[in-house]
Order: sequence, then structure tokens, then C-alpha cells
Amino acid sequence: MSQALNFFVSSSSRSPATFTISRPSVLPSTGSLRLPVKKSLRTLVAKASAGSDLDESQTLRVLVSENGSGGVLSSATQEYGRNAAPGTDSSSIEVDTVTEAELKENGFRSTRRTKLICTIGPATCGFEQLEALAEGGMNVARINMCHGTREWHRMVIERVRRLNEEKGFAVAIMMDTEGSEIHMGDLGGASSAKAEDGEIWNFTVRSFDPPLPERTVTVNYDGFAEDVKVGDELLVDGGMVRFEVIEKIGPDVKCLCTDPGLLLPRANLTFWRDGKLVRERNAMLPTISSKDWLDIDFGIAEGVDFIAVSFVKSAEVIKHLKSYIQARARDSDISVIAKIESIDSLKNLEEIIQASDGAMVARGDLGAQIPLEQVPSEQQKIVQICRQLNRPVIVASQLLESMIEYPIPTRAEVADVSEAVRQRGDALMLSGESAMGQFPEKALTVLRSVSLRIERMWREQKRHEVIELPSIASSFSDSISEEICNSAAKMANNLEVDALFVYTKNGHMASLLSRCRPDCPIFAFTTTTSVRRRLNLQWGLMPFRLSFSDDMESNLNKTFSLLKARGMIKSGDLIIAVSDMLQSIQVMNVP
Ligand SMILES: Nc1ncnc2c1ncn2[C@@H]1O[C@H](COP(=O)(O)OP(=O)(O)O)[C@@H](O)[C@H]1O
Ligand SMILES: C=C(OP(=O)(O)O)C(=O)O
Ligand SMILES: [K+]
Ligand SMILES: [Mg+2]
Repeated sequence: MSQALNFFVSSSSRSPATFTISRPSVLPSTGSLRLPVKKSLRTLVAKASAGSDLDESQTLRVLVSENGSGGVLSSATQEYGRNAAPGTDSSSIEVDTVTEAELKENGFRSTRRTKLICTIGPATCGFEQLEALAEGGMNVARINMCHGTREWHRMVIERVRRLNEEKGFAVAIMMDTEGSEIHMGDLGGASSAKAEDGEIWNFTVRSFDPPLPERTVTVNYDGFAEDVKVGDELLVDGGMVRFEVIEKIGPDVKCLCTDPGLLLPRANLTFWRDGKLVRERNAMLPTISSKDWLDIDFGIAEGVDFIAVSFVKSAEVIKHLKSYIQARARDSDISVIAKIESIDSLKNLEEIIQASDGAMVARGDLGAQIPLEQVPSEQQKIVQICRQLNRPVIVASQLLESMIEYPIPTRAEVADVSEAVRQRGDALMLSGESAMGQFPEKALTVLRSVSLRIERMWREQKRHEVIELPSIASSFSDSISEEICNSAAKMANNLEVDALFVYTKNGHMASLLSRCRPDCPIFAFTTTTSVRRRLNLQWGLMPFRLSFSDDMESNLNKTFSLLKARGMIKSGDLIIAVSDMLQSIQVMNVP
């Protein structure tokens, strides 16, 4: 569009600092603005018009305040100061004690941007243990429906909810489905069993009352004995223990142990023929089993925040689940996370991610389905696609595997965590380390300190990524939101502001800002506790619950006084504010 830059900037009646930019006039020099602001303003305007058809009557309002003495900012600031909402008290903003302490002690810059997820298991299900994890930075608690009973999971959910209510945390709950993978039974109640080299074990589809006969493993998939062939290789947990199929007798499959190791209850099983994963009728198993549907009903009833779907093969199953949730959980929105852990999910990656509300690089099972050396490049690709499509992405499994047993990680594990942080994934996840390991809190501390260190290094080196963020908006108003967020994030970096503020009802604007991975933290204000919890999965967002109106000036005044009263911001801090009610970018110093 050749007239793209034909915009007109004028001072509006709202305040001397408000400019209304409308078509089809000419963008004049705006003498009172500092260059970076002016540049960003031009960029914003050019982008908004280049990407979409700006209606003749449509106006894009940009509130610009100049930082520094005199000029527009001071008058805008004075005005905000005068209009401060009376009678606001600090109890009407909800923020967790960890964020509050972090801001007070370390200031804006050093807050952690990468989010942390802990799988809750026997090692961490007590109230005090959960509290210690929340204090240690857990943003999301994950419950894995492969293990434990619904009563046990309900107890964990109740404890997390109580923690949130009593201590002001916003720990979200992610329920992870079992899925239709082939796995072993529960070893008749034993916590593990040792398989030695040269031993012959019986893998059977028969069921037994405990105790199990010696060297017997039950398999959950009825077609197992028919699908495998003599000579197949049987991998437990992607190769932690290996067997060779030597004989089939009806429902029993006799296997010779070739790589010894520890068998754990419900460990995943894959079988390989001629160096390739065998997918017989098991490939036809439904992604969501009948047991999974019951678990999903349970999750909806309990009001979990995320449902992570195991072994997703296509976008259809995600769409199906989302419509199921929508019909059943009208007032509570549950985000659906696609776990990328099968060959099929890699084939339909973009479609699946597009259909989902987020994705997980589930490296545990992924590494049992594709050659291990292919996992890192798939991780990088999945993280990148999620950024581009604006879906939160979780990097999961074996990040600190050795910490299940040892109090410090290996150097290689630290390097792996660093790489995930460097890729700017939204979240890192602990599995066995927190569910049944000996050092759950220490493992969380490692994730936290490595995240902080790598994030700081990248900021200091000013290594802003060159990642191309394509436009994803599907409507004109979405385009405006997207351009505003892209511009605001860029302005925030160029002006080195202390924080971005976003007022968002459904969280969309906050996610668009997070997607840009700006240098400063993003304070995301939202009106409901459920949106606040869901925002807690996304990179760089510090979610606050706050009731606000459509009047941005009063929202800002209220926020300033509440946060100042709690010592979380101070006079003079430079912030940029955007909202999904008013299409505007405001730059100002905290009065
Ligand atoms: N709710 C639970 N009850 C008992 N053990 C659990 C529970 N959740 C997780 N675990 C233990 O933690 C381990 C690691 O968890 P995770 O990676 O989520 O499962 P999996 O190993 O089945 O993929 C599991 O193998 C299991 O031993
Ligand atoms: C996260 C994963 O799934 P689960 O722990 O449920 O097997 C994985 O396979 O990496
Ligand atoms: K699972
Ligand atoms: Mg898995």
C-alpha cells in the first residue's frame, strides 16, 4: 500500500499527550517526541497499515508520553496523579508473595521469565512440600493420570487450591492424560524389579491377582502378543532396559534380557523390528481412551487449568476435545496442550499446534519413537513453531534426571536446561525429579537459577533474536492488537523501560506481548483468577488479578497506587502500558 504512511498525528482533547493518528493525512514531524519514540510510532503506524486495510473512518489512538523534563510526559503524569482513584487499597490486587519479594529485592530486570512446572507425586504431595515448591518458583503443578487414583489427584488439587487461596499463589493445575500407549502393569505392587542380562521374562496380556509369578510383566494392550514377532526388540522406557522376543505362546511372550536395568511400574513399551519402530494395530488405538475420557470429566469437574493430551496424532482429536470441554465447562475455560511425543504428531505438527492452546515437547516418549539424536532438532523446531503461532511451549522430560538420586545435576543436564532457556521456551518441566525423586526442591532451584543466569546473559549481550514472527491475526481488530504488542515490545527494548503493563480480560494481549520475548518483565493484569492462573504458563508474564474498567487512566492510577503501596514499583519507573479495551500504547513514568 503506497499510502501506508499517510497518517496524521494531532493532539487530542483528552490530554496534551494523546495523539490521534488517522488516515489519510500526512505524518508530520512530531517535534516534541524523542527520536526512539517517534521511530517506534512510525513503525507502528506503518505496520498497522501495511498489514491490513485500515478503514478510512478507523482511528488508531496512540498515547505517547515523552520521558524527561517538561514536554508531554510531565503533563500526562500530572494528570494521572490528579485523577488517582480515591480509596484504593493494596488488598484489591492479587499477586503471589514470591513475585512480590522478587520485585522488591531484585528489581524488575532480574525476575525470572521462564516458567517452571513440577509433576506432583509421592515425594511432593504434602501441603508443606507443595508450599515449598510454590515458594521455590513452581508456576504449574502437573498431575499425571498414568499414576495414582482419582482420589489421590483430587487431594493434590485441593491442596494446591488451598495454597493459592491462603498464600496468594497462582499455581495452575495441569492434568496429563494416560493415553493409549502400550505400557507394563504395576508390577503387582512392587516399586521396581531388576532385570538381569540373560534372564528370560514373560510379557503377558493375561491378568493376575497379586503377587505376580516371578519374572512376569503384564502388558496393558490386548493385541500385544499377536503384534510382536520372534526376533523383535522390546524397549522399556525408550531403551532403559532391552529384551529380545524369543518365543510366543498364546498370550505369553517370552523375552530375553539383552540390556539389564530397573523395571518401573507402568513403564512404557515399544517394539522395534529391523531398526524401526513397529506400529501395528496399536497405531489404531484411540488417542483418548475411555479411561482418559473419565479422567477428563474428572478434570473438568475439578476445574483444572490445562489438560495435556498424550500421544496426539492429529489436530482432529484436539478440536474434538476442545468442543467437548466447551460444551461441559461453559464458565471455566480449560486450555488444551498437545503433547508431541509420537511419530504421527511430528507429521502433522503445525496443524496440531494451531488447533491446540499450547504444546509440550514430551521428550521421554518422543525419544522412544524416533532416534535419540533427532530429538534436539525436533525440540528446536517445535519451540520455534509455537512461538510463531503464539502457543506456549513446554520442554519436558529428563532435564535433570540424575537429580532423582543425586543432589546436584550433571554438567550435561545443566547445558540441556540452558539450551531450552536459550531457545526461549515458555516453560521447563520436572517429571520424576519432583514426583518421586529425593531432591525435588533442589531440582527446582537448579531450573530457577539456570533460567535466571541464561536469561540475564542474553539480555546483557543484547542478543535479540532474529526470529521472524509472522502475522497470525484472523481479523482486523486482531491485527491491531498484534501490531500494538509487537511495537510496544520493540519500544520497550529500545527505550529500556522497566516493565510492560497489559490490561487483558481473556489474556490474548498478554500472550502477544510474551511472544515478543521483550527484555523487561510483563505485568499482566486480568480480572479473573482462572485467567491469571493460565497466564502463569507463559514466558515473562507476571499475572496479577485486578478488577479494572474500560477507563485506562483510572486503571493506571489504581495500579500505580496499589503497586506503590506494596513497594513493587516506585516513582520514576518507566513503563509502557497496553490494553485490550483501548487500542493504545502509553509510555510514562510512574508518578
Ligand atoms: N501420582 C503418582 N503416584 C505415584 N508415582 C508417581 C505419580 N506421578 C508420577 N509418579 C512417579 O514419577 C515417575 C515420573 O513421572 P512421569 O514422568 O510423569 O511419568 P512416566 O514415567 O509414567 O512418564 C513415574 O514413573 C512414577 O514412578
Ligand atoms: C512428558 C512425557 O509424558 P509422560 O511423562 O506422561 O510419559 C514424555 O513422554 O516426555
Ligand atoms: K501421561
Ligand atoms: Mg509421554
